[in-house]
Amino acid sequence: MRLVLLGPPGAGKGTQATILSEKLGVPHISTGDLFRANISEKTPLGVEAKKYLDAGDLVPSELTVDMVRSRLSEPDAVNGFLLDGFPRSVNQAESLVGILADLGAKLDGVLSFVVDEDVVVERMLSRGRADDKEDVIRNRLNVYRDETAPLLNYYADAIVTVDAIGEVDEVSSRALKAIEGLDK
Ligand SMILES: Nc1ncnc2c1ncn2[C@@H]1O[C@H](COP(=O)(O)OP(=O)(O)O)[C@@H](O)[C@H]1O
Repeated sequence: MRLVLLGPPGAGKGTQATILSEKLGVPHISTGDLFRANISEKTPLGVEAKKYLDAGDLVPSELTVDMVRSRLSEPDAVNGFLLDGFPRSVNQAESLVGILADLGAKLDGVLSFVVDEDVVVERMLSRGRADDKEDVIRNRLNVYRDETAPLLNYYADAIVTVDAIGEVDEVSSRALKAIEGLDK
């Protein structure tokens, strides 16, 4: 199962991806987590990416696309993956087409987590990650609207929506139902 997870920052994609990854037996690949791991290990990529994460801006695509390409080429991703945080723009979606073509793989679908802006701001403020400060959150929401939301159209034919408001396990059973629907 090869899925892209879409949704605004704070929609709970990461939480859901962890659960779905276990149920489906495919790795959860989060570009945010990959960047944060590089930042805490102070790799050259991490040093470069840090300023963008701190500001809530997108890391330049050259860096992001190469990181995703190499992660998707690892053996554990051969039979599937849940891609969380990538693509985040139409350009990145086009890069993903190339990456998957090179790997001889095809997406099975796109899961779109739907949630109000009020709810996501509240969730991010209570999460308290380094980039969960009010002005940075506001910027991430603007970046989402301008760069990422157009993917809802780009992927229109492949999208299934999941209502992401509610308890964690309510949302994950909705997500699993949506994924079952993709098989048919
Ligand atoms: N595909 C991407 N392209 C560029 N930057 C990215 C990408 N994915 C993650 N980032 C960077 O990492 C930050 C955190 O991403 P993420 O952990 O997915 O946040 P959230 O959980 O709020 O959606 C983003 O604000 C951005 O700076």
